[in-house]
Amino acid sequence: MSARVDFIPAAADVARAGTRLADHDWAAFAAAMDGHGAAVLPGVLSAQECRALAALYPHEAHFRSHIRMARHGFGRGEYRYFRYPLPDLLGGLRSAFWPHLAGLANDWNARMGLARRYPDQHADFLRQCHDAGQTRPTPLLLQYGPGDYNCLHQDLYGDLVFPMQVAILLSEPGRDFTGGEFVLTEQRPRMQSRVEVVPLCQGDAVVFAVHNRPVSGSRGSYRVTMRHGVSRIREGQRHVAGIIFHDAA
Ligand SMILES: O=C(O)CCC(=O)C(=O)O
Ligand SMILES: [Fe+2]
Repeated sequence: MSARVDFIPAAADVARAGTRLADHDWAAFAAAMDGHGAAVLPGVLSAQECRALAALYPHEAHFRSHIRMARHGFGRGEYRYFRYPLPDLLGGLRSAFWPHLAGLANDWNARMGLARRYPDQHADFLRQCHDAGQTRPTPLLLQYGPGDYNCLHQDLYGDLVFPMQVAILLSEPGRDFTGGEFVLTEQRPRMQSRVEVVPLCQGDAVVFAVHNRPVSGSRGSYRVTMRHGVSRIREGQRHVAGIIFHDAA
């Protein structure tokens, strides 16, 4: 019997991914997440790594399913959910990001009056997901062409939800594509919605709120509802890798 299961990445891949996140200013990160519900980590992947990850798109063997967004009313464009085991780089990043996010996520849940607390290791949260019947991997690769867009949405796949997720831009804006801005909306109680455009360069990661986040008010924190999407691609092709931390039912 092997102790390793295919949804847990190799320790060496997590350690390698961890070194590229270590130098980031995580205090500034927490301030941006609290202030805006999103934060950018520049240059998480090199241009070469971005190209290599985007080049996986046509290779069926890496993926469990293929979604054409127009068929579901999700927008226009397509994406594929990876199968386990994830590519080493992506699986490593998913686990390496976790310790930088879990504390803030616990803080958010406390401020929103939600009982759930997240463990120190992503592997332990994945075990909770799998025990609850959320066993299908959610990391994905998206591909957009001219005229494509991604409607505002939330990536919820069951009762177990981690409140932050990551998207890494694999294409180079201005050269590979134009248009295609990453956008977030924030819906506040009894107020009109607010929009935030997040400019990204190739290889940058945006971390953002999946569903709800706390905002400090005069009488403590209140909850706002977040959605994300992508504006219309004007020209060229745009690829993105998405890292969602909960698995799907
Ligand atoms: O294409 C994008 O930038 C957004 C992708 C997305 O919706 C996701 O990663 O969940
Ligand atoms: Fe999404």
